[in-house]
Amino acid sequence: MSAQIIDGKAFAAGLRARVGEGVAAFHAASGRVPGLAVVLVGEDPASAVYVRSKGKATREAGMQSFEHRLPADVDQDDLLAVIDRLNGDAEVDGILVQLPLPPHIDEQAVITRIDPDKDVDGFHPVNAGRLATGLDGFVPCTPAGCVMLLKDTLGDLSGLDAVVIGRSNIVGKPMAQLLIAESCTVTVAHSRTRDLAGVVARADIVIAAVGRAEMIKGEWLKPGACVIDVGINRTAAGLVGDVDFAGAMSVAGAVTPVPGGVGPMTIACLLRNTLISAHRRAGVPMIETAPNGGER
Ligand SMILES: NC(=O)C1=CN([C@@H]2O[C@H](COP(=O)(O)OP(=O)(O)OC[C@H]3O[C@@H](n4cnc5c(N)ncnc54)[C@H](OP(=O)(O)O)[C@@H]3O)[C@@H](O)[C@H]2O)C=CC1
Ligand SMILES: Nc1nc(=O)c2c([nH]1)NC[C@@H]1CN(c3ccc(C(=O)N[C@@H](CCC(=O)O)C(=O)O)cc3)C=[N+]21
Repeated sequence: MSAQIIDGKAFAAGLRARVGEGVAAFHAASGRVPGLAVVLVGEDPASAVYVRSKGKATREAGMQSFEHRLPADVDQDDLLAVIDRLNGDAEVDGILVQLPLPPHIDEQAVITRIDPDKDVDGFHPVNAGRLATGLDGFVPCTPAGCVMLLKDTLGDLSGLDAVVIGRSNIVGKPMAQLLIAESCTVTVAHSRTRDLAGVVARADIVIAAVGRAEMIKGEWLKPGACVIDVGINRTAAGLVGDVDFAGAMSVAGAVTPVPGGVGPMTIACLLRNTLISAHRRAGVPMIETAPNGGER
């Protein structure tokens, strides 16, 4: 038996095309073009690659891309001043500060400086609170993309047992919130979890967001489980996820590959959040472009 490979790259391409149509409709309704500002501090090559691909995807969707590159030794106050300027810039609908930041910068101080209504990453505590209480806000892109792939693969998620491995503010915690909202029974595992294999064995849905190459083994899985691999690990053998892909393929029902799974969804959801932000800020109602109600 061999699992279905969930084609995140193809789903993301479709979503980006629908966002592009939404951008054209927004322009016709408001006369404005949505804009996304990305702030990159330092020269980390992986971060530079992400920022470049975000800029390209932004322009391909018909939106304006603003890039701000700051030196690795930038003063925190100078970085905060850039954010203040972007908060006040009417052309900017979304602000993303690429993480991680250099160690001398207080990441939380930077995130909380972003206007929550331009926080298209959904990392501001106001947006985390909105998500936790069921209010409209910005949902973090990676977990939002994971839910779209899950719904596209499984349909209704209600009542399913889900395990999220990882409890970070940017992936694990918001992922758990979204699965609760989908009426899953959610377990959150982390580095102190006892018997991770036993926890995973009960799950219909496994979300791996750990950052350890191929640590989730195929033989841990419940046969037929749906496995979403968020991990991005650079190894000598190339880019691999947190899941042992070959092992998972022989037990699971469906698996996301790395690359070509969750990563492209993150970027597509970032563009979608920027389009949502433009509509909210202009007071123009957005025409939902969901193919199956799977986008939220
Ligand atoms: N595809 C995409 O678009 C994106 C991919 N990523 C990738 O996802 C992964 C996770 O990212 P992020 O959440 O930021 O990472 P963090 O390092 O912030 O969090 C990792 C989590 O994994 C847990 N963990 C570590 N070791 C173990 C273990 N042995 N067993 C169980 N849990 C463990 C940690 O537990 P504890 O809290 O106890 O320390 C922590 O909660 C990374 O590979 C990252 O590159 C991230 C963002 C977007
Ligand atoms: N403020 C902020 N917001 C983020 O959303 C954010 C961030 N900081 N810092 C870094 C992480 C990581 N992240 C990814 C985005 C796309 C891919 C992606 O497109 N990956 C491709 C492969 C890319 C490659 O080959 O390297 C894929 O999986 O197919 C991966 C990872 C966003 N992050």
